[in-house]
Amino acid sequence: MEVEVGNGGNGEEEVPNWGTSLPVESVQEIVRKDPFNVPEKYIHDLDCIQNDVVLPQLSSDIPVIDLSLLSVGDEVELQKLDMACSDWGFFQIINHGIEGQILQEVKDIAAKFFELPIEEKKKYSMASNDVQGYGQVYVVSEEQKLDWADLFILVVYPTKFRKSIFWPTSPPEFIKAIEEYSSEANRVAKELFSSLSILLGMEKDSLLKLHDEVMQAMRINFYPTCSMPDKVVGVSPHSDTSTLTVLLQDDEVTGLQIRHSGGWIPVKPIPNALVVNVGDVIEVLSNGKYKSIEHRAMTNESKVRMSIASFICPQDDVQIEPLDTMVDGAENMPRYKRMRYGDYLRYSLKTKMDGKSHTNLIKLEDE
Ligand SMILES: O=C(O)CCC(=O)C(=O)O
Ligand SMILES: [Fe+2]
Repeated sequence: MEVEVGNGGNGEEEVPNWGTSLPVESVQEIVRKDPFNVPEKYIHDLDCIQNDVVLPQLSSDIPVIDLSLLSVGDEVELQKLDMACSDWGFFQIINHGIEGQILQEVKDIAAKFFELPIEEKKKYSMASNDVQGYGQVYVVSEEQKLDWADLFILVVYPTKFRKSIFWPTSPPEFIKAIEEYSSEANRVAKELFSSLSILLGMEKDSLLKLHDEVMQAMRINFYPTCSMPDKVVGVSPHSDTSTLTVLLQDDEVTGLQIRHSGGWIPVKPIPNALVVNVGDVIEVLSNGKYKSIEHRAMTNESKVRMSIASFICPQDDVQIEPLDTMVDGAENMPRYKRMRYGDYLRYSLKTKMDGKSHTNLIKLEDE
């Protein structure tokens, strides 16, 4: 039975809903029942995946940024960030100051959640009118191809947006681990905001001010093994609707791939590093100088993979548009419209993920 959750899921505040997604079977359950079963709905057109060019030899070219240097205003590192955002839209960060123990605890707790019996996990199932909780997103029709993953999504900040019914009480350390990690991911994102503000020709605190108070959602991706990994996709190609995404990925299993140089480049994990990507909001604010890059996640035959994405976004009522500092006269005309962020986000959540097609909504027509 599907349940609707009204506003005020935590019984206190008015909490917005951001979208809906049709319920789908748990992929983890499909594999548990029969590791060789890959239902038709998950099998993508062969030419869609197999003809893709994968360029593992370029993995080591993905920029690595030292946050401790950025935070003390190191000019060389700042220029590296500029190059990372304009040429790649993706980078890894090291020396971010998050203790290894905090990273390990949040990974362990996420793994423990997915180890729970299906009946336990279903207590946190997404409601029919929201995308928080356990389930899938971007499923808008019965016919569409599905991703080989199960998800668990929580809005973490502002805290008044938390819907307590989706915050598991089991395992017991869940809430503490999520809170500790999320507040650190929030700090890291805000430090990056300062450097990006400067690169975008503004005062250090401008990007943060523009966000009002950042909204932060956490998406735990669980990718079960698949007996036909070259026929399924863990997460379909997409760009993130966020300002920035901070991704904590598995230290050993490679799955994330980014679009670059005409192919897909695997993002090889650097233990304890974080992957950061430019979201659609930065693309709009920078008038296209920095691009939100398409990425996808692939699965494999023998190893489960998990990743934890923290989406750092503006509040619903923030208007996004190219910054004055990024638009000048005839040479650099605005390439994007002005739009309420909440409308942009809801539109993208209503559409099946298909690369960057959702960004057409905010692009000016002659682009
Ligand atoms: O699992 C990954 O590495 C990527 C996940 C992702 O792109 C997302 O959650 O938006
Ligand atoms: Fe993503």
